[in-house]
Amino acid sequence: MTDKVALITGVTGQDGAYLAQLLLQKGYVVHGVKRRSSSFNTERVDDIYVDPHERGARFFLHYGDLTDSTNLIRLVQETKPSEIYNLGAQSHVQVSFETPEYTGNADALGTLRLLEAIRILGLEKSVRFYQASTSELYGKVAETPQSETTPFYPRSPYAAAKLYAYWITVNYREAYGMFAANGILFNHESPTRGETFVTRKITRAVAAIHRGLQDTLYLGNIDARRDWGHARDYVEGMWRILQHSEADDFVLATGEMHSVREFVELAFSETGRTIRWQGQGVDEVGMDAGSGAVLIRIDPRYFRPTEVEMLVGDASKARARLGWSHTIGFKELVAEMVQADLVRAVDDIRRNGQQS
Ligand SMILES: C[C@H]1O[C@H](OP(=O)(O)OP(=O)(O)OC[C@H]2O[C@@H](n3cnc4c(=O)[nH]c(N)nc43)[C@H](O)[C@@H]2O)[C@@H](O)[C@@H](O)C1=O
Repeated sequence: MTDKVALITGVTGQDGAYLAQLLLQKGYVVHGVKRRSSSFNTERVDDIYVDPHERGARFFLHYGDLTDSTNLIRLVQETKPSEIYNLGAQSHVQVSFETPEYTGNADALGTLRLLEAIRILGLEKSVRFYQASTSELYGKVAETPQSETTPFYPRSPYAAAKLYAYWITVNYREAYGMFAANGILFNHESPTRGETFVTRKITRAVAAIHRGLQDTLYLGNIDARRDWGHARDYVEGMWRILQHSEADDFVLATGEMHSVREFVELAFSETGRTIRWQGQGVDEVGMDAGSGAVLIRIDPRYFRPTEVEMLVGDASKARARLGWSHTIGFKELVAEMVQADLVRAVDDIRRNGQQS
């Protein structure tokens, strides 16, 4: 039997790294695409990286960029994947308001470039393609919970770019008979989540405050509500989507919705603190109920020009057809993230101590 070979764009991101790990465990050869950067950006895959010249090496990193089509064609040609997971993107919603053109280029046209690379190389019938679609497509939601049949209403340049990517994936499936599938994933987090997404921003601050390294956490819209799952569960879902008998689109979600405010409360409770809210609007503060210290303040800089107020998914199709459901609940997710950041905060203190 020949090995299954996967090509993952965005391998240095949270999902890319979890997916690479999962596929290596399943016996795949994994090729990851990383963007050139002047600083090291591979921490999340350092554990699984081995010298590619070593016998038996199964994980390889390549430079690449979704804005560079000749490079994508060459990567697909050289790595000969049986499965492509397109996880690369400018994935920060707020940043997309500042960089709308780049976001459209990487997230919308990048997906097209990858699909075209498959077509140019005549691999339409031999490659399975996964597109990282997102619950942000639902934006100003038409119904609750959201499923595969809920209409889309994107509310940011990021979501509008992802809308194009979603439909071009469907179109290549219908036009060329390609196995091209969308996973419409609701928010998924972990201890390796990027530090500017709200969950990780909160858990880092909780740990830093607990260790005496920070006084205050500044947040935007704390009444936004999301369906937060664990990235480890969601990469399993991505893989299942590509193993299904036919190419199709699936929602992956937990079905539970919580506010940013609840996330904050639960995260602080991991360090024994109870949060008491006081005031309204931009003047609202979150205080440590014990000491009275103000730990949370609102900073309007984090408000988005158009906000997605609430999202919660209905993953019954994935449950019925893929046998997928989440295994890690909200409380467990928050606890894991806070505990990991508490350990990291101690490491930071040690490192700084050694330097002084
Ligand atoms: C599924 C989807 O998931 C992610 O998109 P996101 O939901 O925008 O994630 P986030 O963690 O940046 O914001 C969640 C909510 O939290 C609110 N919020 C309040 N205060 C702050 C704050 O201070 N920072 C941030 N970042 N958000 C804040 C913010 O306004 C929003 O309502 C991406 O992975 C995206 O790629 C994706 O596809």
